[in-house]
Amino acid sequence: MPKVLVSDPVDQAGIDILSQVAQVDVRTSLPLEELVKVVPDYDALMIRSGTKVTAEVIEAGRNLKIIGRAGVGVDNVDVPAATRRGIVVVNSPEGNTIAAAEHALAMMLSLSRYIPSADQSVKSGEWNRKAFTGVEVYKKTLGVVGLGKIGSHVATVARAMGMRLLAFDPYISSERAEELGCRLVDLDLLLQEADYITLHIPKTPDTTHLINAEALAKMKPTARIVNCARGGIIDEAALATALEQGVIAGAALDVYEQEPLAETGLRSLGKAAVLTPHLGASTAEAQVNVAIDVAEQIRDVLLGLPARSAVNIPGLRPDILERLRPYLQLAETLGNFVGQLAGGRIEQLHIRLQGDLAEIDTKPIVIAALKGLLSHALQERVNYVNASLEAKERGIHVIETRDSEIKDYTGSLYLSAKGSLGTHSVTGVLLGGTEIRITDMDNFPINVPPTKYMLFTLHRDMPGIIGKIGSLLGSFNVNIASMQVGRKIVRGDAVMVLSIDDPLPEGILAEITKVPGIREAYTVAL
Ligand SMILES: NC(=O)c1ccc[n+]([C@@H]2O[C@H](COP(=O)([O-])OP(=O)(O)OC[C@H]3O[C@@H](n4cnc5c(N)ncnc54)[C@H](O)[C@@H]3O)[C@@H](O)[C@H]2O)c1
Ligand SMILES: O=C(O)[C@H](O)COP(=O)(O)O
Repeated sequence: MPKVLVSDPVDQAGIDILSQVAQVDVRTSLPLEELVKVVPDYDALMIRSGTKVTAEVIEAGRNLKIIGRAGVGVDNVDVPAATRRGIVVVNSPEGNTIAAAEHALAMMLSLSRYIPSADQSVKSGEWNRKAFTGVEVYKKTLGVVGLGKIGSHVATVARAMGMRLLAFDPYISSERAEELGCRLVDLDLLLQEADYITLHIPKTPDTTHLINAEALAKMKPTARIVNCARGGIIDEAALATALEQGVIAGAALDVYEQEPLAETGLRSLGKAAVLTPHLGASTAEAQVNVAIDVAEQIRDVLLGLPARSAVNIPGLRPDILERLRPYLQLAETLGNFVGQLAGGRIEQLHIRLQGDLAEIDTKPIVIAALKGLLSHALQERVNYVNASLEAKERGIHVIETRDSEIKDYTGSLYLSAKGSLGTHSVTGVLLGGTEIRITDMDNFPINVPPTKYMLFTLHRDMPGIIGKIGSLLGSFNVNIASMQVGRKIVRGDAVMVLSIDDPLPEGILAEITKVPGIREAYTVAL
């Protein structure tokens, strides 16, 4: 009988499902070294946000086949390490949506009426009605940052409470925002106009410290902010200072840069701050939902069946998957790449299978390309099962074509995306059947392997330009790992591709575009 380790508190409903097919051991709050010691015995691990499934744990879990996260965020799991080991990682993308949305709304009302501080005051023997005069949310403006599942529900309820709604989400169409009664605006306008701001976005390099001192300074002195998404989206030190100095009026936090919350200035902010210990998903209903959702997937994978919300592998038949794996990787990488070049709001994706590749099944390739295209916006939420649906809901028009006549290399994949930054294209091949090479970008021939951080310029092919970019990057302490230029004609238009060791520091892209001869500059992070 397979063995499942449940290392965080999950609802009994999930344990009952697992017990039908496996021996289930519930051992919560295990220190890391203990977890590393016991994990080799287990075929599956079921967790919430408490257990940190590091590369060390994954390495030790030599029998692990699946890691099930009873919740949404898999940021406590080293997913690339699991993928490399062939371990399926599954989550429950929707089981706690309502719980998290209701918690954000409760936090907004708690902030407005000082409920936690008033409660404390009464319990300590006081009867102080004057200190806790609040404000109403009715007819106030709520700025929703991230109009996905949780943000949409918050918007729907807030609208029913008579609030005016603004939303910032670069990956959502204005039609979808209008359906929810929201005016889609840019972040600056939202910061300036909102009385309340609620964050419902994933934590990514783009959203880390999105709310920093500069953003806080743009907000009204009466504004209040709620973060029930992920710690680190708000710069906590800047927030504590802003609250102390009256830059804004209040903040309610459920998530923190470090959890459990360390001794920080946040704990001594009085009634201007409402703090909860990551309780967004902690309702009876959500815990039953996520436990059942994830336990069923663990059971299915242990029985050799596919999982419906796999974060890291396609929901395709294992034999097909094995055969197509390198092509799926190629399509996903190119999708991610071209999606970033074309900007957030993608309207159209054209996928062309060329040469020998034209003979393989298009469907999984299209799904993989869409998964890559949406991964910047949706992170672990998008998988091979929901990529097509997510693309459809975002109004992305997909065109699939094949051309067996195009014979550059034996087979190649061409993707072209039309988005808010214009139309961009990329072509890639598999060298030796496994190694990805980008062979064309925006119709300029190149030959580069994709790397984690890349910088591209479209420029005039003229002497000195490469040196200028090199010096500029050097002056910002950016190390160049490799560099290549592609051009169609001498002294005409050209493209430069640089692999860099770290993400580009803020502001440098604007400096690059000021260099004479540079027309456009883009970064891609894979
Ligand atoms: N506190 C909790 O216990 C709790 C519970 C559940 C979920 N969460 C967190 O809540 C967040 C939202 O979850 P969800 O299920 O609604 O996710 P979702 O994927 O449905 O929605 C996220 C939205 O954010 C948008 N987005 C991505 N990058 C953005 C950016 N840079 N700026 C603006 N918008 C951006 C996406 O387009 C998407 O519409 C996640 O971080 C999740 O981990 C927390
Ligand atoms: O990502 C999630 O689902 C939430 O952050 C909830 O985390 P939890 O399961 O630890 O409550």
